[in-house]
Amino acid sequence: MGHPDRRTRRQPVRRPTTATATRSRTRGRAGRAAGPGPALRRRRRHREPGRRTCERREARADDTRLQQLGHRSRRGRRRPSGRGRTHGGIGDPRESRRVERSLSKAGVAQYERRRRDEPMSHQSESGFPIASRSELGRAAGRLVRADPWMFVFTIGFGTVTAALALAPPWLAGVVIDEITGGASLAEVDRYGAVLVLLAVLQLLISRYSFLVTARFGLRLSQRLRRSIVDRVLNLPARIVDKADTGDLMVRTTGDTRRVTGIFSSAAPEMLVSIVQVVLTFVFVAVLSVPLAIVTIIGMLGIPLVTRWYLRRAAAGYLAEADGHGRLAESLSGTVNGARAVELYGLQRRRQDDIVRRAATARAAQFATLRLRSVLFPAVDSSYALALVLVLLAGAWMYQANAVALGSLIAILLYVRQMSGPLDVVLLWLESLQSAIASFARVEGLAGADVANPTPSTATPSGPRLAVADVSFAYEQGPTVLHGIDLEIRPGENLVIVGASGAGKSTLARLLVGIEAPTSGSITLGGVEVSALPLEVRRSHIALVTQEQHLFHDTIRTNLLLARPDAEDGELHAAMSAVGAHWLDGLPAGLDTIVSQHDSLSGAHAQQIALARVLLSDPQTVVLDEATSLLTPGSASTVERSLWSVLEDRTVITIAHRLATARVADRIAVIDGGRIRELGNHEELLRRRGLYMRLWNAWQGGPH
Ligand SMILES: Nc1ncnc2c1ncn2[C@@H]1O[C@H](COP(=O)(O)OP(=O)(O)OP(=O)(O)O)[C@@H](O)[C@H]1O
Repeated sequence: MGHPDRRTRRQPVRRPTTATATRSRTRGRAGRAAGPGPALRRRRRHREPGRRTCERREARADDTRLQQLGHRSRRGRRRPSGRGRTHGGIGDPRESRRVERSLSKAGVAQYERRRRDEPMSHQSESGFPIASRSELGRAAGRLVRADPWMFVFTIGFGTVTAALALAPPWLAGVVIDEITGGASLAEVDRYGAVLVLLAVLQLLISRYSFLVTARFGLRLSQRLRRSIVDRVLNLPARIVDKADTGDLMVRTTGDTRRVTGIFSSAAPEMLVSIVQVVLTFVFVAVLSVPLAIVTIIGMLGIPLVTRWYLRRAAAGYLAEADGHGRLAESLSGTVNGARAVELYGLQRRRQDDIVRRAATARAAQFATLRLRSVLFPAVDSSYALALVLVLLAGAWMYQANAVALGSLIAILLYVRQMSGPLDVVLLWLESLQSAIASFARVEGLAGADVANPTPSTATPSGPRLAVADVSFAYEQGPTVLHGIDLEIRPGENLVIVGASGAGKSTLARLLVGIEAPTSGSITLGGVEVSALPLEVRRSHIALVTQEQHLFHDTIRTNLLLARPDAEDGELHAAMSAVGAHWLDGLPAGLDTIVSQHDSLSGAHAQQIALARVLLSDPQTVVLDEATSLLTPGSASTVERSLWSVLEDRTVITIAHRLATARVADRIAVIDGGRIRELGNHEELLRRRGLYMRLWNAWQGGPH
């Protein structure tokens, strides 16, 4: 029988790529009407306890899960991690149960809030929003409306296939009535021939139905994937910087895979199965209304237990996805920071953190497994109860001549057959719950940029950058910039200096519009920089920081990102302007393949990034420690050479090395989030203030 295993129900969404899974799914659709066989059901039950014991053993974790999944502060009651503590938590089954109960309560409360349709303000712990129920409904509606005919065909073919699957029990009943009524063998043979014909017809139509359904699902998931990629690429830098990269990765990989899996298989299959269930009830009611009512009474347990399950499952799957996101974040942080971990001896601390997060993820997974362990036995009992009740009531009605024997047998076959599509609906419901949680997280990315919902349509009238009475505080943090006033003249070389934490980088982020001022304004040619659409902003102002990304491709391709039509000569000129003379020594020259991890150093990557700026040639360039990885001598040379190449451009440099400041048009000295001094090198030295102290300290230090 082709029904996916209930326990591993969520895997089939990912499995159809394998030949076996495809075969199994095909068989599942073709033979769905008969429902899972008793042998398979028995096998499932036998497998469950062993796995459950294993899951239970794995799932025991310390009580920090409550803080993490119960939406309390992460910095709250964190206990010291350590071998004894962690093992103590894992080894205590009562503790594990308590955590799961609390998780369920917190989760159900959260799900109820979502059901009441809170606005998009809800956020996961990572900082990205989670879409509300009505937003999900609208998103799904948009996807279906984009392909209305495929939707109609899917439903149409599904209905015809379902109707054909209901014909054999009907005919079986008719044959029995005919035989008991004394029909001849030739008449019975005619019914047999009709049955064979119908079976062939069903085979052909169900094949087309399968193709149409699969095509509809694949088109839905393809459309969704495209919109997710667009959404991620358009996320503003301030959102990405603030958010947890692990969570973003899980949303764009695991969550997306789950949602597209559901769209490409479960959603269309469920639609067809729901049509089958409804039609089966109609057929039963046509044969005998009282027995249709008895069937409904026998199956009443199914909606009740399903409702109980669904109310808890949505929250459970949200917690599960959140737990995996946080685990991925810790793992990627540890791998990316492997050198720092080794240098500062952080191995034990990182291990403890990963173990704790893994335990949290397992506990969330286990909580959903426990829900399934209630749902499926209850549903099985309801099928059995419905069958027994129909048999008893049917026998009584038969004796009272209220129903024909053939009709009774047909109804019994229908009740038995109904478990097939119902099982499909119920089994997919579980995946659907997890997919809805994933869909909410994926759709939540659409609401990530709530700070700039209506970009300005005005065009900057010129390159003058004006900062007027700007103050700024990071979300829920203290004010880090206070009343900054600064007029930056077009073509000026301005250097910003100050102690660590003074607010230099924050000012740089404001100047390029990544952050918007809390009060005051920063305008470029009269237009608020942060309100400019991303593309317009990029064409006017470029920010180069110390972190640079090179794509795994040739140096040429990496450079051409800035100006696709640049000639090789221009690429070489840009590279030599930033002191990247090493390019001439490479055997493959511009065709050398680079990546983040190969032989090119961080300094080389910074030079490629600076060369890109020269090629893109924006009116204003902000360099925030863009030469930090170069040797002090070459950094000053590169910065000065950049200034001469970008002669008529505005260059704002955040500098730690004051050699750069010396030759700048003006220097702004920042201290405690305020501009304390402004002037050129000689003027500031004559003032004998903060700049002079910084200059003397720098001259005395190694540089
Ligand atoms: N993303 C952030 N969220 C909250 N506070 C931040 C964030 N980034 C910086 N800060 C705080 O803002 C203040 C100014 O930081 P900023 O990075 O702008 O200083 P800086 O002068 O560039 O320092 P450095 O030279 O060390 O980079 C500091 O107190 C810092 O802790």
